[in-house]
Amino acid sequence: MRSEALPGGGYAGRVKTFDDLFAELSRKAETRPEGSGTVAELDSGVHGIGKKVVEEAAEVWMAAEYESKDEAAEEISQLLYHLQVMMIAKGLTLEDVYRHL
Ligand SMILES: N=c1c2ncn([C@@H]3O[C@H](COP(=O)(O)OP(=O)(O)OP(=O)(O)O)[C@@H](O)[C@H]3O)c2ncn1[C@@H]1O[C@H](COP(=O)(O)O)[C@@H](O)[C@H]1O
Repeated sequence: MRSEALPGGGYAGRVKTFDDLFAELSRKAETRPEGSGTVAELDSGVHGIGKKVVEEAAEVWMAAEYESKDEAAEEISQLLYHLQVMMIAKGLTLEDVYRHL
């Protein structure tokens, strides 16, 4: 979820949304392009992905306690990424999750 932040707030170009990222990661899982971190993480299995989720969740907590809002936002974006990788590994769709919200 990277896009260029502008000085007065806002972003250059269209911001990638949660749904955009999920579509991108789903394509990567299907086409398995070389050098994709997502493919490597999927290959580590639910156990490996679970460790990344827990690690990133702790980083979110620490950033929220001790770092800037922007650093906390970055850690949150990384946690969302790893959660999406877990969803794909488990064959879950966005709708499967959204219906619990
Ligand atoms: N949004 C993300 C994203 N967020 C987090 N991460 C990965 O999650 C890890 C978190 O970074 P940290 O610095 O916290 O962890 P680290 O301990 O330094 O990293 P590791 O040594 O564990 O790899 C890194 O490995 C990042 O590469 C992400 N990897 C990919 N994306 C996006 O996913 C899409 C597909 O990426 P690829 O599959 O790599 O092409 C692209 O749009 C990317 O921008």
